[in-house]
Amino acid sequence: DLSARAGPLVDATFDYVVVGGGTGGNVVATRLAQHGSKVALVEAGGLYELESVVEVPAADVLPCGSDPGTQSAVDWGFVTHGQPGANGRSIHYARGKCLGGSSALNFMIYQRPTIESMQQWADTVNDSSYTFDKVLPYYKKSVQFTAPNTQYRASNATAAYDANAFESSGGPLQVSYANYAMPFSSWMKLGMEAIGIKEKEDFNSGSLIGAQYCSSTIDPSDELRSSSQSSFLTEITPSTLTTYSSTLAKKIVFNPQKKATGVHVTGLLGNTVTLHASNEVIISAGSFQSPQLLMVSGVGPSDELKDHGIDVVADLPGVGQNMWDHPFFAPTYRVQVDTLTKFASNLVFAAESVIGGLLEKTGLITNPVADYLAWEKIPQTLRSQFSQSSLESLTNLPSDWPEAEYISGAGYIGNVSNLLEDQPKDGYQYASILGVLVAPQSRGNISLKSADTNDLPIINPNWLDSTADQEVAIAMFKRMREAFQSDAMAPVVIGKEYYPGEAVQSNADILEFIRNNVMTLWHAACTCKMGSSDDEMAVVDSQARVYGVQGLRVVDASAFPFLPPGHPQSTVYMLAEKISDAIIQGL
Ligand SMILES: Cc1cc2nc3c(=O)[nH]c(=O)nc-3n(C[C@H](O)[C@H](O)[C@H](O)COP(=O)(O)OP(=O)(O)OC[C@H]3O[C@@H](n4cnc5c(N)ncnc54)[C@H](O)[C@@H]3O)c2cc1C
Repeated sequence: DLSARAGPLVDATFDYVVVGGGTGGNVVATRLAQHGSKVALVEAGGLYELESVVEVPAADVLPCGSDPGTQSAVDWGFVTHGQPGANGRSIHYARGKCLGGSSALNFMIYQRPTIESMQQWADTVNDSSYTFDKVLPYYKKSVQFTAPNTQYRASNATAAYDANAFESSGGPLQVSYANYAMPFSSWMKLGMEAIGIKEKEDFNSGSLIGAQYCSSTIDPSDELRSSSQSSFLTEITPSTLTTYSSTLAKKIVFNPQKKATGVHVTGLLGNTVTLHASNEVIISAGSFQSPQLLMVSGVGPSDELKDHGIDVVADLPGVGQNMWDHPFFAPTYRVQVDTLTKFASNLVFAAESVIGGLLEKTGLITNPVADYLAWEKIPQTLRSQFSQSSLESLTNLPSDWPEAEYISGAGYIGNVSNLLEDQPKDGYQYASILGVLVAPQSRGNISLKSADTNDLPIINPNWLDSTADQEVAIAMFKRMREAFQSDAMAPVVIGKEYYPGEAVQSNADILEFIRNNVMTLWHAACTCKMGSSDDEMAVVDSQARVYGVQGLRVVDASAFPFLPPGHPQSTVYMLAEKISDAIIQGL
């Protein structure tokens, strides 16, 4: 019972104060409290189950459109304005404002990075405890795995998996497979095979090149979302954890020796108090607001801090810089299988799906819509058209780090303005493949609007800024077209390409289509990047301790040194488990 552990908003002292009850923060707060420490968890939002439908897997498509009007009650409402790579469009960037954070809004895809990308992490931060083998126990620690339910899933939608990837795990976060596989995915599988991407057994043991039905953070007992809130906060309830929801962190307090001693926070009624930390303050406010909170508290690029009249505690030029993200775009075809389009346009089908999902725990609404993934390096025929500078930047990547990810999207995607309302209402079914840049070379940044956390920081993802990203994106578009137009997919595809359509042929036209439709996959990371002490842009060391001050760590996606290939939630959980362990061990 979370409310029983909510604290009245008065000055108080704890061993640790954790800011941000999101994906990473809930793990850290719970693990430290489980170990007997007195912990305060400060979260700006409340319980998401009270305010939204995103517990139901298929409802993940509702609140994340590029149109700011799709924003849910548990979203901060970030909008990036005038992105040059998106032809100047303004785009809503969903971020969870609730206990659970973005794990309450995400698409539930669960998979892990590659062996060589984790070796690169270890090398970059000069700490061999980040190799894949060494972090694997921390990936396992958070999760409870349940194999696909073959009683429900169609026989042509068998999801292969390697049980060893989850062996001896026993955490509260549920990882399983939707009882209903999207019918389009079995066709995408054939299309991927036709262009040379073969099915593989597993995406959780360190290699990704290949294709597969993915595992998802779905609770098999009710086919609903498993988030860091429903798992960590609800399942593990240490009495030494006090949760302050609807409470905004305003500023980290430092003593004259530059040790973080607490946090100023404001409650719903506007009263500000100090939560003191005898040991440490841990910031887990996400990739946009962890750098913001550091900056308003005096830790960041000194010029920017001075512009806002903020006294500099530590001049760290990397705070808010180095933002990685995974942008995507999606061509669409008419298809002969049931998709989200039918759900959006056929009331009877929609009602049947909802009733079936609730009563029988199967059917379309129990599927998070994106359930089949494929990864590759761009093949030589297309690669040979890349410029020399693009080839050089891509060769710096390890051999097992894919450049392209293709995700099944059983519906019309367009510019993602509103995934439900935008479905065509002409009686046809539509399906797309999302092409995602998973080795992006463009970097964005976060800057302050004001010195007050009440004002959202300014986000600049800078998608498609680099020539390499543009060239890879064009090649990905051609690969997706090749798959859709393969003999293998011919039985399911109706007619010619629906969107953007056959008229789009030249590289310039393809890039224009991409710019007009590009959207984030919501993977913002690395804005307080981890790095070794000789990297002046590093913000935290390999134990997530902020350079230049004492008693302060950042533990969330912002602390990644770079964004490893794939979907980041597994790595946020891993990092939070690993750093919690380090804190408990006195590191
Ligand atoms: C729509 C969407 C789809 C996604 N799909 C996937 C997917 O399928 N698979 C995957 O692996 N990843 C996915 N992601 C990304 C993944 O969910 C995030 O990378 C991850 O959840 C980030 O965790 P975090 O701890 O860094 O931040 P968050 O989980 O966002 O937590 C930050 C928390 O800090 C709180 N906070 C911020 N500022 C303050 C403040 N000043 N005071 C108090 N509290 C504050 C926020 O309210 C929030 O609860 C998706 C994300 C979104 C939004």
